[in-house]
Amino acid sequence: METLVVEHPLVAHKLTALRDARTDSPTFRRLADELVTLLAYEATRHVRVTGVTVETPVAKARGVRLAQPYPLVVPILRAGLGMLDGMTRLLPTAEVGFLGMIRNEETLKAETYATRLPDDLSGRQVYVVDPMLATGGTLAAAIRFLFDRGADDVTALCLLAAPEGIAHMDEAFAGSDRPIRLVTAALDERLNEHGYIVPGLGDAGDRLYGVV
Ligand SMILES: O=P(O)(O)OC[C@H]1O[C@H](OP(=O)(O)OP(=O)(O)O)[C@H](O)[C@@H]1O
Ligand SMILES: O=c1cc[nH]c(=O)[nH]1
Ligand SMILES: [Mg+2]
Repeated sequence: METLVVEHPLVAHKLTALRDARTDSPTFRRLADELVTLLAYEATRHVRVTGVTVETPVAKARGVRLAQPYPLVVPILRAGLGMLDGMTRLLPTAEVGFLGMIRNEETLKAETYATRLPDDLSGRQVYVVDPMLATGGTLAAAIRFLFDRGADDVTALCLLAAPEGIAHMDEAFAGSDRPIRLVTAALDERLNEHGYIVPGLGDAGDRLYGVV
């Protein structure tokens, strides 16, 4: 997996506020939304475009527009929903599919409880959004699901990633000829004994939407 850690003072500033345990849910949601917009700029660097000509008031100009089929954005519920609006703001013509996954907090294995995606993803570029890449079990299962439906190019946007999760992804997709990219605001130190990212930001879903 090709990993890009976005080094930018504004990203670092917003991420620090996001990590702060005193940050309340409304502020956490706003910061997550703002961070996605900044990450999306980098994450869409490979988005497919096609050449077009437009008439300016002065002359013809060569330019590009997004190629069809348009990209598919897939938030991993629940926490990934906190990143959806920021992503579609930048890619308003993208389609949106949904994957509901929850990590069993005893076994740390991901379980899928909802899927609402196009059946055929052949030739589609997909942007998966989920704030946390911890053990990597959730993201690996999500990408396997997308590959099984034919997706041929997947970029994941995560606010935070752990080295263990990146290693898991590299092992799970070793030898895959389909590109997988990760764009993240930070690569943290490690996971703790409960599978939480250290220093991390705690439980992203709970901080966005409250404890359920
Ligand atoms: O890399 P992993 O070890 O698989 O963990 C990461 C997953 O855990 C969190 O979701 P969670 O399972 O808490 O569900 P939620 O979004 O409903 O809170 C997070 O949003 C990721 O989906
Ligand atoms: O640190 C972590 C790990 C998994 N899921 C979270 O929400 N936070
Ligand atoms: Mg959670």
